[in-house]
Amino acid sequence: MPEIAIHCDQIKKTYDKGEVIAVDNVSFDVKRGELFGLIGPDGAGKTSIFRILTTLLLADSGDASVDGFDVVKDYKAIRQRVGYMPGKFSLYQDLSVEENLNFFATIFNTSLKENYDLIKDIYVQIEPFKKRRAGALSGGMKQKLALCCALIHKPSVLFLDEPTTGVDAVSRKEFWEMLKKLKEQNISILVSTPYMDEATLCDRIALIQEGKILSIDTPENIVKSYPGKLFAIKGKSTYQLMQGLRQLEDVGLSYAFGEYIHLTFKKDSADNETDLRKHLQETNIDVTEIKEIKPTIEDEFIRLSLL
Ligand SMILES: Nc1ncnc2c1ncn2[C@@H]1O[C@H](COP(=O)(O)OP(=O)(O)OP(=O)(O)O)[C@@H](O)[C@H]1O
Repeated sequence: MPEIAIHCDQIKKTYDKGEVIAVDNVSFDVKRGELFGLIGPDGAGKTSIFRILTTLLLADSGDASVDGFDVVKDYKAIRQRVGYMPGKFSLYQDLSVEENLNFFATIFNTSLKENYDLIKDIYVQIEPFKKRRAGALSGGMKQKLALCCALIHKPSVLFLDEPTTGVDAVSRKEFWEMLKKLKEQNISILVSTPYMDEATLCDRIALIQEGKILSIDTPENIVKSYPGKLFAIKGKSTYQLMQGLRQLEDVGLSYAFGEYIHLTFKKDSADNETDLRKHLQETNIDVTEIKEIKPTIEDEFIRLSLL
């Protein structure tokens, strides 16, 4: 099998007669056995990319291949070798757990028994509910069943579109542990998520916004590429604090981040923090905390999207 599992070269997709640019000349490669994340907010173009790569949607332009097979010319070969877990509606809600699995197995001319080894770690967790309708399962259980269905024919490449959206924190954690195990079996995985904390669990990630890739690298390198110092500031009134900070000439970026405001300076200096405290005191703004912090992937995402 080729060393590159997924190849995407200048893919463009528009809707509404070209008015909506959903995917804007996107290029990236996923290596064999890699866990690659597409990280971006709703509407960034993630689902369109998944649908193009799984041969369910035609791109306007560009080339893409999966396991060396062209997404247009070789669509049949691709459908045989990929597993796809779409964001919504991948299960038949009126069929039981067992029936869903048997259905997906039959489509691919296989059986639950034949590929039991690959899914057993995941399946044993839902097996006690095998007679229950999929529609009556919890979010985490549905997600596990959908993953089993996507794996039932032993795919070499797995596409998971926002698999953890709407799933509780414990199930999310378990899910990522399952992905690590699948990776060990040399399955290449493209996963999308709007959750920045999940990005750190991937081997490499592409940050995507409005159809464009902002950056591709390992999560560590993405964080390292954040230039300069970053401060987190908390005050009694975030609104008042933001207003005050925006009056400061040397401030580079400032944005709300949870209960803090994250802030950079146009020029870093040893006096940044002292000057900032002085300014806030002079303007009578109540500050409870100022600290220098390490940037996260989300900080780098915000920085790149504001460039
Ligand atoms: N069939 C369609 N017709 C018109 N516009 C569409 C269609 N499908 C998607 N879009 C638009 O294309 C853009 C990208 O959508 P896409 O679903 O690919 O992004 P996404 O990152 O997966 O977001 P979401 O998680 O909301 O699905 C959005 O602006 C969306 O509204």
